[in-house]
Amino acid sequence: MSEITFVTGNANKLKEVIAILASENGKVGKYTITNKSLDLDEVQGSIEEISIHKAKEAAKIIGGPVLVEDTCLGYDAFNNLPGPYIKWFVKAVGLTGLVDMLYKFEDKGAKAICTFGYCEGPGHEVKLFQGITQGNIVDSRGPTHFGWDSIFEPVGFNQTYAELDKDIKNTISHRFKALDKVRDYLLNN
Ligand SMILES: O=c1nc[nH]c2c1ncn2[C@H]1C[C@H](O)[C@@H](COP(=O)(O)OP(=O)(O)OP(=O)(O)O)O1
Ligand SMILES: [Mg+2]
Repeated sequence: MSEITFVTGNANKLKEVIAILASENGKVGKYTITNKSLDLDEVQGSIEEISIHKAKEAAKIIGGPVLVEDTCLGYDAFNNLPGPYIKWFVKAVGLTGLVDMLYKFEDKGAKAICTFGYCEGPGHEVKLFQGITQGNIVDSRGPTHFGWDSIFEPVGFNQTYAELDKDIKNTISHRFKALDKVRDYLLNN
C-alpha cells in the first residue's frame, strides 16, 4: 500500500479530483490518495515545465510520492494565452475582462488544459498526464465560485461548466480527461 499526496492550494480542484479519481475511499489500485494544501511555486515557461517544477517542489516538501496539477485556459485567437497565467488574469481583470478581451475577435474558441505531474519522491523524474477540452468563451452564466467555470461553454453543450451538473462536468472536463490517464498509470504501476 502506497500513499500519494495530491498537493494543491485550490479546494475546488481537490473536490473534483476526489470525485473523479478517488471515489472509493480515496483508493486507486494499491494507492491511497491524500491531500495537502500548499501553494507551490509556478515558474514561467511551458505548461509542461510548470507542472514538472511544481511536482519536483512538492516531492521535496512532502518527501514522498506526490501528484500536482496545473490548469490553463488558452484562447484560440490569442495563440493559447492567457494559458498558465489565467489565474492572474482572473484576479486582474475579472470574468468580464476575460470575456471583453475577445470583443474584436470572431473566434471565441478556447482550450481548457489540465496537466497532472506525478513524482515518486525527491530526485525522481516527473510523469505528465494531460487532458484538453475545447469550448467557447461566453458571457458569465451560473455560479462564479470556481475560477472561469461560468464563462467556459464546452463544445457540444449549451451550458457553461458552472451551469452543468457536477456529474456532467466531471465526465467531460479537461481534468477528467487527464485523470483518466493518471488512473490508467496508477492501476498499471
Ligand atoms: O476546472 C476549472 N474551472 C474553472 N476554473 C478553474 C478550473 N481549474 C482551475 N481553475 C482556475 C483556478 C486558477 O485561477 C486557474 C488555474 O491556476 P492553477 O495554478 O492551476 O490553480 P491554483 O493556483 O488555484 O491551484 P494550485 O495550488 O493547484 O496551483 O484556473
Ligand atoms: Mg497555482
